[in-house]
Amino acid sequence: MGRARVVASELAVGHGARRVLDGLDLCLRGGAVTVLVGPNGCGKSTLLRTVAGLQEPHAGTVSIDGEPLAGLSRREIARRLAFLPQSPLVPAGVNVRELVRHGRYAHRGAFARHTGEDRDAVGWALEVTGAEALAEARLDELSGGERQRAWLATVLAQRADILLLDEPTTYLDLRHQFEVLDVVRRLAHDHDIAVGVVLHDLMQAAAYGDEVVVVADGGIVASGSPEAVLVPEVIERAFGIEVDVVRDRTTGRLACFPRHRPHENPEPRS
Ligand SMILES: Nc1ncnc2c1ncn2[C@@H]1O[C@H](COP(=O)(O)OP(=O)(O)OP(=O)(O)O)[C@@H](O)[C@H]1O
Repeated sequence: MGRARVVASELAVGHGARRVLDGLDLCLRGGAVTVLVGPNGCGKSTLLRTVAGLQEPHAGTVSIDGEPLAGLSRREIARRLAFLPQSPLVPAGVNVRELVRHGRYAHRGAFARHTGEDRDAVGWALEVTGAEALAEARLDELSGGERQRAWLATVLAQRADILLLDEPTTYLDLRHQFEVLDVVRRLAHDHDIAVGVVLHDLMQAAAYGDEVVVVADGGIVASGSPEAVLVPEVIERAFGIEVDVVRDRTTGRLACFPRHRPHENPEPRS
């Protein structure tokens, strides 16, 4: 794994006076996919938004390449770090190409025209996300999955070398989930990009994460390689459910199954 790109130290995050996570140390490395998992409401999005500079930490620091986030302008952050939120607001009347072009704003002056580099970045982002055919379609007329790919293209067009993605596979069918995660992993591994991504599917976390961070109970309960972290004790502690974790003999992939399967113990019929 590459050098530390994003470092959070003793970080506390929350909303208003409410502290959601406390005492966090987190490191996102270049060339690696770090997957954040954890139960609903544990604070993954709040953490990502804070690391992206969109909300102030309650305590602690975040730095990018050794520079404190607090000292960087929004444009400087956007040149280095791209963030895909969980539910981006859909602008009315905008088509996909216009949206993806917007991803280039950090690289242009306020009134500057699009350069060849902008056009290349937009074309590339549409292509790798499989959104080329959607380019002229209006965003508010797309399906959830098509829209999600358009947003992902917008984030990739930013050509930042730190990517923070909050549940990027939401709304996507199985094929597109894997395609998107393949793109994200390839970008990390081949282009030394640091990726922090929130996923709910633990099998995908195991398959795509170089590192997995489990968030629960107000902090990080485990972090490390998928094999080290995705073990029954950790999953049970974080999610409150008993599971078996097995490794597929052919592919070597980890899979996780709930131990309690209600359909196996049906109520006796009267
Ligand atoms: N804008 C907000 N104002 C106040 N509280 C918020 C706000 N956004 C989230 N919260 C609260 O902060 C806590 C953490 O929310 P967050 O969205 O970070 O969790 P999450 O781990 O991303 O959840 P999920 O897996 O359901 O997306 C929750 O209790 C939530 O209700």
